[in-house]
Amino acid sequence: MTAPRTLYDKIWDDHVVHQSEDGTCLLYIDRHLVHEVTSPQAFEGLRMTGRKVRAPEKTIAVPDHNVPTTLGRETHIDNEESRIQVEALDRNARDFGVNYYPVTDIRQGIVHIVGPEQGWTLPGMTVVCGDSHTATHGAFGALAHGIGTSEVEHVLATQTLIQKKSRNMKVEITGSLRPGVTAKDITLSVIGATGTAGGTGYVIEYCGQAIRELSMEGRMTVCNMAIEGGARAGLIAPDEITFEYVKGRPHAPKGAAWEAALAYWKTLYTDEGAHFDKVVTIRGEDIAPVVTWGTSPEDVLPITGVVPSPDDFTGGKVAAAQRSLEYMGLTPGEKLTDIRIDAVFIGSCTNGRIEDLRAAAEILKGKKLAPGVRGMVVPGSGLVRLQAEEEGLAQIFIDAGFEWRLAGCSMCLGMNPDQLAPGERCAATSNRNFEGRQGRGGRTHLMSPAMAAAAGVTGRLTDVRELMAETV
Ligand SMILES: CC(C)[C@H](C(=O)O)[C@@H](O)C(=O)O
Ligand code: SF4
Repeated sequence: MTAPRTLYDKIWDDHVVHQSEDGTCLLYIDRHLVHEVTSPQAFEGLRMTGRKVRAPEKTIAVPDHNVPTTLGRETHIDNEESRIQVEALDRNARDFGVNYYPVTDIRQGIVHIVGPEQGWTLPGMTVVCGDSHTATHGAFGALAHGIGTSEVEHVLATQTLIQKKSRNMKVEITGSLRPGVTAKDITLSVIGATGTAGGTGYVIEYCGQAIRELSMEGRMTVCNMAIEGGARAGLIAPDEITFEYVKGRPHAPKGAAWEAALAYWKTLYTDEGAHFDKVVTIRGEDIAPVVTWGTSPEDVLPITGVVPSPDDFTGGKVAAAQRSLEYMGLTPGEKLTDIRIDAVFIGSCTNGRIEDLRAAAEILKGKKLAPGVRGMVVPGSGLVRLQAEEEGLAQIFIDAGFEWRLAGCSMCLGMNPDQLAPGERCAATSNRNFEGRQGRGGRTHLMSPAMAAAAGVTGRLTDVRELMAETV
């Protein structure tokens, strides 16, 4: 009998091509996702050494970070740096013959939304991308993490990656979530509890009833932010919900290949008695709708709370809190629900999927953005956009006064025209809130799509449960 193994151990073992004396391994990579920001030098490296992409059929490229989200972007991008990167991806994808979804393709979108949507991401795979939020794909029980540009070149050339194994960490969410509480509240609450370094050196497996009860969309939201908690990757064991989501997707296996894959996928779980180096348990019932108040994703509080004081912290965190409060323009003791906002951003690879848009639309139905608040909804892919239009969600957003945009990273980060003005305060469904993330001087409060929609309606941070009570 072999020793009990974790899900991470199993996927790792199945991908080791070579192990050195010091434990460093060469891992086989099943899927390599590529975007325009971290790939130009990697392709250039191949060109200079006359090499090809080793497995173009396993390489998927899509522009997302730099692309504007307004019409006309197919023919013109104002910002020169952005234009150069998007054009380079265009040329590289074609020259090297990799799978490619340009902005003219309805399937274009944020790389971490496109991969799962097209069935490129499958259970048990190793998935890498020159992007930290590659952790998203772990929701399928795939070992997925970000890599640097030199590693992008290595994977392009060899379809392998040099890695040292991380340690195993278990995050269990027991019981069920209460009404108004979502996957985003889970993932933010975990980071609130463990800190942004709590997962450093680990691969996290999320488990427990509340995780099992999440849809694939919700599981992707949870794993997406594993990196914000410091972890190398996040994983969720595949189950019927996973198989149901994957089945029939364009690049999912079909027929006999599907049956064979399914039989393998069903072995992908942590064995009874397998060892975890660190365990965190949170009761699902204890998780409230949360928001961030500061400039780190760990600055999380239930929406019923008040802005903390630097005195509430110890050590280096006192000065950090002081600085955060200054940057965020907040006063200790102020009720979170009294914080007025200027903008709402619904989108990103954390919360730009159809279910996220449904959750926001549910709150916004028949309502309007508060006077003076601007709102933007940016679907995670062209297909999410299309589906939202077909379901009537787009109209709800438009009627509420939101801008209905084309797919891309958009206001998640200040790399394209969608940015906050200095001092502007935003209720955002994205995953990072550091200084300037959404534009220089912009102030970001992270939260779930339903909470962001609620904030849009009242013009201040809002407990979504109040608006839900109104609709029942
Ligand atoms: C630009 C890219 C390298 C970056 C990342 O790695 O995550 C971006 O996607 C982000 O979210 O900050
Ligand atoms: S949506 Fe945001 S977090 Fe996701 S890949 Fe784009 S910039 Fe990074």
